[in-house]
Amino acid sequence: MNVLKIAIQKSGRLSEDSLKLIKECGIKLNNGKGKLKATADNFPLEFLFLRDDDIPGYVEDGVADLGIVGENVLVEKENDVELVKKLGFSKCRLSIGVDRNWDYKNIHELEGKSIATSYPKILGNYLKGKKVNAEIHEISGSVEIAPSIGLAEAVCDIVSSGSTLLSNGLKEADVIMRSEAVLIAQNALSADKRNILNQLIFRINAVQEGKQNKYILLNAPNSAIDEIISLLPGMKSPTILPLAMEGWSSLHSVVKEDDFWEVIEKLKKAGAEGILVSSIEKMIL
Ligand SMILES: Nc1ncnc2c1ncn2[C@@H]1O[C@H](COP(=O)(O)OP(=O)(O)OP(=O)(O)O)[C@@H](O)[C@H]1O
Ligand SMILES: O=P(O)(O)OC[C@H]1O[C@H](OP(=O)(O)OP(=O)(O)O)[C@H](O)[C@@H]1O
Ligand SMILES: [Mg+2]
Repeated sequence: MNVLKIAIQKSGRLSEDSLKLIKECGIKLNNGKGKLKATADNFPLEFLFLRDDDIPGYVEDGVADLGIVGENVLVEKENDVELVKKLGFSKCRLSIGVDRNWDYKNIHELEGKSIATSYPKILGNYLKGKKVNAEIHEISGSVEIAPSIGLAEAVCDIVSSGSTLLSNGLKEADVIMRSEAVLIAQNALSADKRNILNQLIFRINAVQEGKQNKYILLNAPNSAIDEIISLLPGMKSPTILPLAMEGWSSLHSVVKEDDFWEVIEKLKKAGAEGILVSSIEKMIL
């Protein structure tokens, strides 16, 4: 029987959420502590735990069929792989950082300057696009220390909260790219493997849709039902059940997480009472 090999970061910023997503997809991992390989009990997946930088290359070569990496690493490595899906976690920016006292206006101020980074290709392409000539100094980690030890005048590195820049006397000056974790696949998957990948994508979609929506139950007088329905389109349309109390109904529906608070206000104004909201584990459209 065919098994898909998926490469996941061994330990770091992607590891925990990658494994959480696998678990939420109902896939149970069998891994002994410290082992760099694991299998799943109930799904044809084998796991390889690797350094994130190696994942796009292994997927291109077919050592792994799938991988989870940051888009920043995927773009930097320039491997020929398929971007299957954005996964919505490990969101960050690849940004220019400069001394916090630098009155930085725009990227042209980097003309003739030196910039330390672990992302020489992304930075090089960006500077080329902006017609800025700067010296790129490639280092593999602790990039934010570079200006304070005289290695470079600016940095280009991952930023999330900004606290690493701040604690090194720097500020975020320009955003070069936005990134999140992505699922990648080898280009030439066999039909059988593609079939397993499609099953995995189906599960990931169900988990992602569930997270993006809330299940909502409310009571309302029948006279308010039409207005409430117009506020709650639901998956097809809301479910309406009569309450034991004459003239009242219970209404069940689904609301987008992003619209949630705004919709609740409008529902209350329209006469809804006893509103209950719960999270959705999986949602299949
Ligand atoms: N502070 C952060 N917040 C959110 N996402 C981040 C953050 N830092 C990094 N990431 C994302 O997670 C990925 C992995 O980051 P991490 O710092 O674990 O990499 P690493 O140190 O290169 O790990 P490895 O040892 O596997 O090479 C990055 O490529 C980026 O996409
Ligand atoms: O803006 P912040 O929230 O401070 O996050 C940014 C930092 O996070 C990452 O490093 P990480 O902490 O993962 O350590 P690493 O450099 O050892 O990978 C990244 O390389 C930045 O240094
Ligand atoms: Mg790495």
